[in-house]
Amino acid sequence: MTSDKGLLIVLSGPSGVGKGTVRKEIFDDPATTFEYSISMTTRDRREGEVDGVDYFFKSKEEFERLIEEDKFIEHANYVGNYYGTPVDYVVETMEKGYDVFLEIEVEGAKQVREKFPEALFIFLAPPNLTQLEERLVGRGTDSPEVIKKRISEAKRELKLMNLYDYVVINDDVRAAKNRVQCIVEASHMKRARVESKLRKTLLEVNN
Ligand SMILES: Nc1ncnc2c1ncn2[C@@H]1O[C@H](COP(=O)(O)OP(=O)(O)OP(=O)(O)O)[C@@H](O)[C@H]1O
Ligand SMILES: Nc1nc2c(ncn2[C@@H]2O[C@H](COP(=O)(O)O)[C@@H](O)[C@H]2O)c(=O)[nH]1
Repeated sequence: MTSDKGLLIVLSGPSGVGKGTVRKEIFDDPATTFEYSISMTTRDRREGEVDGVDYFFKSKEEFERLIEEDKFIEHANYVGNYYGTPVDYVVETMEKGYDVFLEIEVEGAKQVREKFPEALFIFLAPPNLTQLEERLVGRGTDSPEVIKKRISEAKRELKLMNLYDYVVINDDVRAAKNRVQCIVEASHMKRARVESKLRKTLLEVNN
């Protein structure tokens, strides 16, 4: 039984849908008890991003060495850069009983599903593709060429949303944050019910 281990929460979805914005809203809420796993990436740092806060920024060589050393739960090459979730932090934090929150793209989420089938998978979807593109353009962090590639990836990723446990539409940041928090809460309750039933069955078997 796993009751004292934390839950792994995966928030995925296309670039620009608002994962980071919703995540920030969740972590700004003093009621939130999850721990955020900071990813590693080889992408260039954007203005205002801080190493060790937004990402751990790595060279391609260093990232590839870490892949060789099996230091990632998952990693993906997304639009020409590596992104990955460091294994040690996630495993140690869950072992301590804390829920760990990952914000990753769809290929990485697929890999997490294989290694942690009991994790909770939430897909954040845009109200429509036009709004997704408007958000990417409005964010002002990517060139028109990169935005084109991200939209093309998004079309592929949106087709996979049915593989997730839940789909949350990010039509409004506060509402999306509340939906994600409710889903996590419900997941904890479900896990507690299952474990209580298992405990009863074990007692019956042992008596
Ligand atoms: N519900 C919303 N309505 C309108 N704009 C939004 C909403 N949610 C997020 N945005 C805006 O959309 C843009 C992209 O959001 P954000 O950077 O959080 O996306 P993301 O999914 O984390 O992207 P990436 O995966 O590339 O990191 C930001 O400018 C953000 O302010
Ligand atoms: N597979 C992983 N994807 C990740 C990780 N960290 C972030 N991401 C996703 O990559 C894209 C692009 O991010 P950006 O910061 O360049 O806009 C986006 O969908 C992120 O969610 C990770 O560790 N693994």
